[in-house]
Amino acid sequence: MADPVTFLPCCSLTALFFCRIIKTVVKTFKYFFGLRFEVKGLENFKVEGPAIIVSNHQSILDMMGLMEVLPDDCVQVGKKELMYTGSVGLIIYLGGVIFINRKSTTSAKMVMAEVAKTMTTENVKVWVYPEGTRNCTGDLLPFKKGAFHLAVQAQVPVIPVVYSSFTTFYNPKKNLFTSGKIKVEVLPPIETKGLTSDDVSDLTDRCFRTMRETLFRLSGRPSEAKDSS
Ligand SMILES: CCCCCCCCCCCCCCC(=O)SCCNC(=O)CCNC(=O)[C@H](O)C(C)(C)COP(=O)(O)OP(=O)(O)OC[C@H]1O[C@@H](n2cnc3c(N)ncnc32)[C@H](O)[C@@H]1OP(=O)(O)O
Ligand SMILES: CCCCCCCC/C=C\CCCCCCCC(=O)OC[C@@H](O)COP(=O)(O)O
Repeated sequence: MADPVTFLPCCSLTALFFCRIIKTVVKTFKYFFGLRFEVKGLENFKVEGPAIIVSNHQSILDMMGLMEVLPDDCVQVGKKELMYTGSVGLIIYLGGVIFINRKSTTSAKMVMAEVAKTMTTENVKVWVYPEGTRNCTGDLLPFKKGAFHLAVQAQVPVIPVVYSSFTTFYNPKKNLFTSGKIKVEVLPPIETKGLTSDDVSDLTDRCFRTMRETLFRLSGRPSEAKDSS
């Protein structure tokens, strides 16, 4: 049986309130961890109406990077297991996170279809990690298609956001965690008006290529992006 839809609209006062608190608190963490963020392209978030924001996902440190740029009217898609992490789960639930069951494509698709309807009526942006899991290899995993189906169903633009690789200062396997700089680039929106489900694969590939190229450039590996495109 499909999971119940667990979507708390961000426009609710509770979600807005919790989003603000979470953002303010998490934005202070960078000082304790010795991390600096260099952000470019924030103006690309200023699209009229809703949008799907897609970004690379390297580690839990991304939560700090998320809060550096997160627009006020934006909710995130997360795996449903996060809901059962005690007080953190409760806080992010109240913050408006949309929980999906990654193990059931049918259930995840149902939630996404509901979100496609709600995001336009509520005028919110939705942040998705299209790799679908954490990946700290310095490259991107192949993208899942959910975010792009969502964008096409709602006929809203996709805004890619890329964080430079953490590999030079963060590697849990080697117990490496030093101070470092994270470059963040918000890329220009990619329009989806007039696209249909037949165009989702091309849209996914286009975003993947653009984000991979940007990831390598921001991380100082420009030639590899050209080699493997
Ligand atoms: C002190 C407290 C401080 C708190 C601070 C923090 C607050 C913020 C919290 C932020 C939370 C962040 C959490 C991050 C995560 O949890 S990342 C992990 C979860 N997220 C995702 O998985 C999103 C990306 N995944 C997807 O979009 C997937 O596509 C998914 C919908 C889950 C389906 O998975 P899967 O089956 O593995 O993927 P495929 O892409 O291969 O799809 C299979 C076929 O189905 C088609 N498809 C997919 N989606 C749809 C759709 N919506 N509608 C129609 N069809 C769909 C897809 O095209 C594939 O078919 P074809 O191969 O194309 O035929
Ligand atoms: C050692 C570094 C510690 C740094 C702490 C940074 C600040 C973190 C801020 C708040 C903590 C609670 C955040 C809960 C959200 C967790 C998001 C996350 O990264 O989930 C993992 C999920 O996407 C994919 O899971 P898998 O990779 O498939 O399993």
